Amino acid sequence: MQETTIAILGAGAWGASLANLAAANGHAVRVWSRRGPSTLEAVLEDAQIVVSAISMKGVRDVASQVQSLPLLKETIFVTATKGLDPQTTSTPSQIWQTAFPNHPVVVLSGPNLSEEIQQSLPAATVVASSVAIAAELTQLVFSSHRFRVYTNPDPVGVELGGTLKNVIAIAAGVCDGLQLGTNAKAALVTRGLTEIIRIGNFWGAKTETFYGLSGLGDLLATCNSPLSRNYQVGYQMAGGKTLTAILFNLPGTAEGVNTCQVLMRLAKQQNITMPITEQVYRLLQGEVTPRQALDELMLRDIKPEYNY
Ligand SMILES: NC(=O)c1ccc[n+]([C@@H]2O[C@H](COP(=O)([O-])OP(=O)(O)OC[C@H]3O[C@@H](n4cnc5c(N)ncnc54)[C@H](O)[C@@H]3O)[C@@H](O)[C@H]2O)c1
Ligand SMILES: O=P(O)(O)OC[C@H](O)CO
Repeated sequence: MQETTIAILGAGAWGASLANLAAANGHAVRVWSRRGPSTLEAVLEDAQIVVSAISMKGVRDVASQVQSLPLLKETIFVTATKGLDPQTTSTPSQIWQTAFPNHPVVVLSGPNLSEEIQQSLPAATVVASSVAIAAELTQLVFSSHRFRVYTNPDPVGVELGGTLKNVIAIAAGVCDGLQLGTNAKAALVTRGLTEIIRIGNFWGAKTETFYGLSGLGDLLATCNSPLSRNYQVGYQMAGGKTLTAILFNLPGTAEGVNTCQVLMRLAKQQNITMPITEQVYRLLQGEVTPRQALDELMLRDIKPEYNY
């Protein structure tokens, strides 16, 4: 394909990996970070694609900075952040779409542990948008022999899969940290997926999307890898460390900590049952120990697996 000019916002682990993938495909890539040498204006100049790989806490502010700068009429926004806005419960793509109503927004999400991608190990991901041609262009830009990119027409489902699994990944870290075994982990991940689908459907996401790469795929990657920062939060809490100490030493962002708070608030408001998320929330708040959280989950009222 033709060379595309790409601005990557955020030079953390994921922004750097996405920049490398696009540059390896021969595209002109410029990277902006709040402490980097280039101005936002210079990085955005003539960009056909703007990729946001900023932690959730910075998305709203950066989107509003970009609003005041010149852009091409046809610029596509690609969001790769996996989080929820604490004030509004908006997803990152909703923030970008509200800020840029006349530009297509694409969600990029999948089982993509950046350290593996930096080692050139093979991986797959999903690009989703209500504007099919924008997703297809993004697919072309990032696809390679080591990064297989699928399109999907359910952006909210793709985005929520990547976001909500972070809370279950914290629980999976606790499960492994307490050495609860493979049966427990399988039960946790499967019931976690049920919980994700329950609240995801409330958001308007399609159930099938959660069985794909950006849902189950990312859940499996994150719940099974010590490379996941969210998994590390749970694992180290099971080992007796405090959340503050863990976050202080963690390389990069564990979005699940904030996502869990937002989710719990929404689940309570909407009366949606999310038992695993609730126990992760109580653990992060210091209201229960990892063992107490486990007991609470195991001793819930018995019930059918599904309400058909
Ligand atoms: N690392 C991964 O494996 C991976 C993979 C897929 C998705 N993600 C998601 O991508 C996002 C970024 O993750 P990461 O691993 O690169 O995190 P990181 O902590 O390594 O980098 C975060 C980036 O966001 C920037 N940032 C943070 N707050 C900001 C603010 N207020 N204003 C401007 N910039 C700000 C930081 O400067 C940094 O460039 C997260 O939402 C994460 O869930 C990460
Ligand atoms: O390190 P984590 O827990 O943010 O996970 C990174 C990616 O989301 C995995 O797909």
